[in-house]
Amino acid sequence: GSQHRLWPEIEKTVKQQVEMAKLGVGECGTGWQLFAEDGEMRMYRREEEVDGMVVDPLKAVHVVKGITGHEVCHYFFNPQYRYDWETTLEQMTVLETISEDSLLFLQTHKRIWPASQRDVVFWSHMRKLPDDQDQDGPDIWTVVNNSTEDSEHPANAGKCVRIYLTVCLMCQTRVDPPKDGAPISRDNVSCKITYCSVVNPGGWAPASVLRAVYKREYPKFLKRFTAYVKNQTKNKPLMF
Ligand SMILES: Cc1cccc(-c2n[nH]cc2-c2ccc(F)c(-c3ccc(S(=O)(=O)CCO)cc3)c2)n1
Repeated sequence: GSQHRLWPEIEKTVKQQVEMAKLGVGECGTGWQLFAEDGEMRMYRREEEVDGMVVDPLKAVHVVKGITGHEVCHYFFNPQYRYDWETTLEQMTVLETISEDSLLFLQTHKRIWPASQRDVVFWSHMRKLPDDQDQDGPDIWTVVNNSTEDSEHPANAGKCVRIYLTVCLMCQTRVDPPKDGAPISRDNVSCKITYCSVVNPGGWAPASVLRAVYKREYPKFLKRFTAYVKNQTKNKPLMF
């Protein structure tokens, strides 16, 4: 809850990340380049290096019919579903339950040849926020994942290179009520998903290899994850 040592950082980071996610790719200046398109999905990246390491910020926007922002965040946040959709996940541990909407994770992911295997420690927070651009519309739902230290799991103590990431999944639900006053069904809802991520690979990894992995893995991840949510929710009542 709000007394936890991480709470001030969670509050600050969530607000900051949601504001960044709301910025369109045109508005936040030049530099965003479209690198993948598939139907409604658009993926943009900025080529940035820190100490010679590729940290390319990524922003993906996708519109998916038949699901809500609460449902997208529910399946993204809750650990019990993660092995179903996160194909590169090798090991996931919930290190701490900070509160019912905040968890501390340790994850190791499959190795990307020729680089070393990576692991990551991050807090994950799910939050509903009023949509200030659409007062009487549905709320925004978001999940923010942000790397943090954990004294029990120091970086680079084992075989894995520790990576550092900040991820924001922001979801805006759209409801188009049926003309005839019938109850809202999945045919009347869609969700605009904005996925932002900045990943510092932690140790050396060839820029060309990392950029090729990102180009392949991000579109695959977002398509697979959204298809998973559609499939999990298709016969369940709507979650707003
Ligand atoms: C989707 C994607 C993009 C870029 C690289 C890869 C990938 N391929 N092989 C290994 C990885 C890998 C290595 C380390 C990581 F921390 C994550 C990682 C990715 C996403 C997230 S998350 O926070 O978006 C979802 C929770 O798993 C966390 C860790 C993924 N996967």
